[in-house]
Amino acid sequence: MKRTLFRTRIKFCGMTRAGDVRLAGELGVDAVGFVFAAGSPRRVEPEEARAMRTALAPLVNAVAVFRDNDGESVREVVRQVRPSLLQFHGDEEDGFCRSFGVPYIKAVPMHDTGALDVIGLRLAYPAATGFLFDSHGGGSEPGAGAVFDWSLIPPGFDVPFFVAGGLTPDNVYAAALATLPWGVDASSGIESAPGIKDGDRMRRFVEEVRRSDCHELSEDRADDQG
Ligand SMILES: O=C(O)c1ccccc1N[C@@H]1O[C@H](COP(=O)(O)O)[C@@H](O)[C@H]1O
Repeated sequence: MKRTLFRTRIKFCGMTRAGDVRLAGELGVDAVGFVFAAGSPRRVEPEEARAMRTALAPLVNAVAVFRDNDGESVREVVRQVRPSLLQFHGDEEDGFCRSFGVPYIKAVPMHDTGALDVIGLRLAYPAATGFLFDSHGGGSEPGAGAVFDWSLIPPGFDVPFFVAGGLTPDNVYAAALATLPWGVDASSGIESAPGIKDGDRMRRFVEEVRRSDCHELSEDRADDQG
């Protein structure tokens, strides 16, 4: 993809406070995530997410994040929170992910994986609207702030994908230029404590993504992207 007029989407995940949701919208973020995964320090109840949803600015998406939740708990979130996108972070299969009638993205563990099996991934998740490459796996928890080797993402991957895992205001510029993703996703890197977002880090993160969008790639790099 040519870099001309490129706009990297931004998702801020693990919201637990309405004020953080409001600020994300004011900063021009595309989506906020609510985590319903057991064991996460950012986990919220469907009722809490529904209340925070009222702080969402127009055209900002609500994403519901799961990790091996049972079908009934996903349905309850869909009913109460009305997310526009589901994010599955566990061992869920395509049939399960697509069964809720809401578009979904599948998180792909990039910890110690070696080269990515792009064809296998697309065959395994034909209904996914995109993928999210994160540093979890091999005992590493999602949302723990670890970074993976961005060069494992093959250039020219032609399905929308997000890069996640340990992104901060200090490394997101490099991550965006190294991978040219559809979007970037951050949780711990914009926090002062788990679930507590830091306004200054949120603002700096957005500024750095926009700075990368304005960066002109060399002709060679742009051609690599198809
Ligand atoms: O944030 C969590 O606690 C979490 C728990 C279970 C599944 C996903 C979770 N968050 C996702 O983890 C990645 C990376 O987070 P970080 O920036 O490294 O802290 C991100 O996609 C969140 O959506």
